[in-house]
Amino acid sequence: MSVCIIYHSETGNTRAVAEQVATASGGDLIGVRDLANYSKVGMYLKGARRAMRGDSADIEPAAIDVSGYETVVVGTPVWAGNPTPAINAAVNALRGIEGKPTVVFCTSGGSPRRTLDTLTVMLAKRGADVRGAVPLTARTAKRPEAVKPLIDLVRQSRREMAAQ
Ligand SMILES: Cc1cc2nc3c(=O)[nH]c(=O)nc-3n(C[C@H](O)[C@H](O)[C@H](O)COP(=O)(O)O)c2cc1C
Repeated sequence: MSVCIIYHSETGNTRAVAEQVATASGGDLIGVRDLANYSKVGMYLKGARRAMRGDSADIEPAAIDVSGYETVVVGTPVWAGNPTPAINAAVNALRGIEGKPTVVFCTSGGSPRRTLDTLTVMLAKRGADVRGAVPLTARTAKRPEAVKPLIDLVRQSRREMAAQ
């Protein structure tokens, strides 16, 4: 039983954080791909509008089974103050998330606004037991000292599970 880190990343920042969590926890990485394959301009013109509406994208993988994991981590870029359509779809695609300890994070240009609250509520509606949320930025995504609070939350969640 281990950690599953689910993330969406178009320009590498969220992936950089996810990879650090995977290295620290020995967890499995699941990168979610938005099949819209946005151009740079398209991301702002179409993607941001879809994120504001809370839309779900067509994604690969189409189903994400986390039933074999003890802790789940979900990471999203911030698009127009919201989780991305790919992460909205990933939350819908989860199988076996009910009651699972979950930690969320985002990377932003500096204004995450309500992204982590929105993601937490979406996961809670799917039955996840969300234990904490860590906002990061594009600037800090590759800095170990900035990612440490997130890694600590994952470790704490696993310790609590082991003690039960
Ligand atoms: C379409 C779009 C919308 C964005 N909206 C915001 C925003 O509302 N607030 C913010 O601080 N950063 C915003 N950003 C910056 C990204 O959140 C930031 O660069 C993030 O780290 C990108 O993650 P990635 O490299 O994993 O794709 C936006 C970027 C894009 C492409």
